[in-house]
Amino acid sequence: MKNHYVIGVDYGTDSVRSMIVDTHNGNVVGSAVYEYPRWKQGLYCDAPHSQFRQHPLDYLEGLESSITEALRQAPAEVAEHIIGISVDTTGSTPAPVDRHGTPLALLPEFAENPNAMFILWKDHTANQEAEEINTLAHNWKVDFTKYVGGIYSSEWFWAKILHTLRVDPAVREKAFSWIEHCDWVSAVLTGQTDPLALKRSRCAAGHKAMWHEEFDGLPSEEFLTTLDPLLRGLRGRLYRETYTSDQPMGTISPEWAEKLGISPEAVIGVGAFDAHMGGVGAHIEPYALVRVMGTSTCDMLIAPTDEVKDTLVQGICGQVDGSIIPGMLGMEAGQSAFGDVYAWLQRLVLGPVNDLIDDEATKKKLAKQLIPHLADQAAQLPVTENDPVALDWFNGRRTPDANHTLKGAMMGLNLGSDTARVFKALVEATAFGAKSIVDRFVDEGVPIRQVIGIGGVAKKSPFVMQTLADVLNMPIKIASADQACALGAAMCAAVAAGEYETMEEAQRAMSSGFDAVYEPRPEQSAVYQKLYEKYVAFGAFVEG
Ligand SMILES: Nc1ncnc2c1ncn2[C@@H]1O[C@H](COP(=O)(O)OP(=O)(O)O)[C@@H](O)[C@H]1O
Ligand SMILES: O=C(CO)[C@@H](O)[C@@H](O)COP(=O)(O)O
Repeated sequence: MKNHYVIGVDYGTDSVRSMIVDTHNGNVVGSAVYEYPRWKQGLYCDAPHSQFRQHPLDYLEGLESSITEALRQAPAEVAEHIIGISVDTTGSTPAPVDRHGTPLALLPEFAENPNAMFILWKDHTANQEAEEINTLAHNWKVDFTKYVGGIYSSEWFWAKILHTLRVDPAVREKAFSWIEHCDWVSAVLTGQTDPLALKRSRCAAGHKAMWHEEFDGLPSEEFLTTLDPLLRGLRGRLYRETYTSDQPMGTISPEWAEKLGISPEAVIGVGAFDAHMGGVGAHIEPYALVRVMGTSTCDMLIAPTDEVKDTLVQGICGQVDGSIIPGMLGMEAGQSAFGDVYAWLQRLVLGPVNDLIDDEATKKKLAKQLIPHLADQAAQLPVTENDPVALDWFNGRRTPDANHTLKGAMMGLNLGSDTARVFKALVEATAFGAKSIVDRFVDEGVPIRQVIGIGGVAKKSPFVMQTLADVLNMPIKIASADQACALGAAMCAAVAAGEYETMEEAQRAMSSGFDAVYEPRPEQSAVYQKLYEKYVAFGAFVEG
């Protein structure tokens, strides 16, 4: 049998990675990462005001560079046997586009305008608009937030659009439509970016734009114009239909086939969010919670639609038919900061140290070793009921019950609270945040039968994973795949290209299994139940 290969392209917050995978056995034959250069310089962002924008050129350059480099690593015959490419990205990360589907920042007059760029998932400039959406939705004839957990977030599509239309008349004037990052890159690869014709992702639409069959698609024109007349007509310039990631979006354009040096027959799959394709790559199955643990977390769960029936899980990021695996209800929850909380402590400790030393090699060494060093120290500390307790809301709270105005906090400090103890409290805070998500699913009638970890922190930190297992009082399996999201995208590409009929078949053939299990330790778990009660009480106090 002839070998076939697919490419999974995974756009994370800081970088894009492309992975070339053998469709028969999931073997990786080439892989490359490209860090966004403009983003790395901090361009177009204003962190104190939670403004995080990414330039479309970072994405385009990264697409070409990462695929070309991955192909260079692979045996020469691989390129002509690429049968499909699928793309996952962060989300909701939308951009305004013109009539041709070109993000406005690619037009000369908007090239340096942050409002004309992709508004990254963690941009919280639209808190006010999210609040207005919630107030109106909860007093409307039908609650359009009911399939997205009952609370609309400032990290999502409509809040970001409304905010931009309000603050930037030039963008408002020029924007014909809006597009999610995952839809745009996939469309670019096909060469057909017409916003009225391209196939939009079910995952992005259902989880972030309040799209649902029951509403005949997006929220009604009446709802949107009542929210703000600036939204008039936009619904008609977006979409009615949505597509799952087993579907082809089209065939690669001759231009991109030539640029990448691959077969002009390669199929481009419909895109989706990174965490959802990560769920596919981690071999998600019903009632397994796949936690993508990196900068933030995304918690993915699938359940047979007929078993969930009318259950609406409150306070999560949505339940959408087919958003992860077609035919299953896909549910998403998550934490807006996870590894980012540890990164904050690293900056706090190393910021002034770096100011005072000149030696670049020492700076690099400290940056690499600080968190693992603190983890080693923290692992030696006893877990007691008197330990300090922290809240993990450093970037607001995504779930349960989105509230991005919330902030982190810590209580119970004394003069003996050294850096390791503070680090331990922060790790526990991120684990408590995870427990509140698990508890919410269970309380709402959705059982969680196993927990699977993927993402950078799951791979890099045994201390964090052991703490999480203790706090959840559940074993945690770590998927072997180094890049589960890219692998999931490759599996989606194999299905979209017709190599497999279903995602499940692709998962069985291409999955790389699990390589570690963290078992909960009963003694620590018992203390953590007490500390968790303190976390809940402290959270209620801070939230007011
Ligand atoms: N050894 C470590 N222990 C715990 N956290 C770590 C460690 N190394 C890196 N991190 C955290 O991992 C996060 C990055 O995760 P990663 O999955 O690589 O990226 P992304 O979320 O962008 O996909 C950062 O927030 C960083 O603080
Ligand atoms: O929110 C979602 C998906 O719904 C993610 O794209 C977002 O958390 C970004 O994840 P990363 O940690 O950058 O991989």
